[in-house]
Amino acid sequence: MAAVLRRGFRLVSFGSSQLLCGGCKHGRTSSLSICSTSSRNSSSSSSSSSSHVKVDLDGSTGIAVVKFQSSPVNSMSLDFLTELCISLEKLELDRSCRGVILTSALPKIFSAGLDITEMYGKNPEHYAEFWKSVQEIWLKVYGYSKIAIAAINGSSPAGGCLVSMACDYRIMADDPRYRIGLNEAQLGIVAPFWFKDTMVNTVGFRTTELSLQFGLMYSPSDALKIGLVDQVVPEENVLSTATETITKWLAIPDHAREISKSMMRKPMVDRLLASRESDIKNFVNFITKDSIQKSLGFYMNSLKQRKA
Ligand SMILES: CCCCC/C=C\C/C=C\CCC/C=C/C(=O)SCCNC(=O)CCNC(=O)[C@H](O)C(C)(C)COP(=O)(O)OP(=O)(O)OC[C@H]1O[C@@H](n2cnc3c(N)ncnc32)[C@H](O)[C@@H]1OP(=O)(O)O
Repeated sequence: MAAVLRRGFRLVSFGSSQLLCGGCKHGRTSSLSICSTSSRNSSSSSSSSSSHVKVDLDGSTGIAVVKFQSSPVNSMSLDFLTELCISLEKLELDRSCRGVILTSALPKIFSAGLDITEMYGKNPEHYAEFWKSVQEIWLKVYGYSKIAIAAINGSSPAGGCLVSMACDYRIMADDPRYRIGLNEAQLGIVAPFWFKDTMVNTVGFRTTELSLQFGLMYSPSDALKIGLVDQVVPEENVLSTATETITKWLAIPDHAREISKSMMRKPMVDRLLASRESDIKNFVNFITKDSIQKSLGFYMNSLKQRKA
């Protein structure tokens, strides 16, 4: 697993502009199974599935639905992040795909965020590899050249919120039991600068300041009020609304949309690219502290006890 994700962003010429284009390099055989079908207008559609991610690409519309299917709560383990990154990379390289919808195949949960067990009781090398894969997924989604819409059909704490915020647009299910936000402080951990900056760019400085310090989690209606999500719709309409929405985005010429997106996001992507190694070091130093390990252990126990 050591060399699973070894890639940097590369710049691709597009007319006179340069666009961000990710490239997940993965040194293992993917367990993805793929089947293709021909649609009416002879564009091919395909489905692929791995243990954590299922992808359905409709070749006639150019829309791919990427479903998280990592039971029980879509927590983002190293394997989950790797598979998601590979799937998104493949779609980015596939000319028949113009946009992706990220959603969950599981009930009530979009994603429980980073898999806490990857950050607890392991060795520094493991933490470094895990953190690199977290950076990787953010770089991939935030710098994605195609349209990315989050169809948030369940709770989405911390890393789940980060991935949603990295998309171009967020639609959340209108269920008052669901929550979304960067709750790291509640776990006794700290969101790194690129989590923070992603939130600042989504909801503004003051709201982020309060959200991060309290580790606030928002109901769908509150998330809509602060702009953390763009639309709240009945749960059964989340995917159809995402499809309608992406269709509107598809009406914009790809090159103009891509260059505009790159213009907005490239500075942040570049900032992380320039400091990846120090960011990994910071994470490893932080997460290996006894006090932090203790907080995480305590939090995991509290999750289990809540159930009992
Ligand atoms: C200057 C200094 C700067 C330093 C900064 C440097 C570096 C940065 C350092 C650290 C940054 C880390 C960033 C972390 C980001 C994260 O994403 S942390 C994860 C946050 N996630 C959560 O808090 C969610 C916790 N889970 C829940 O709230 C609930 O589980 C739920 C998602 C709402 C689902 O509820 P429910 O359906 O009731 O399911 P259960 O609670 O029963 O859970 C089922 C089992 O799943 C386990 N689980 C839940 N979440 C996680 C998770 N995130 N990771 C691993 N496992 C999880 C849960 O324990 C249950 O397990 P068992 O069945 O009991 O075995």
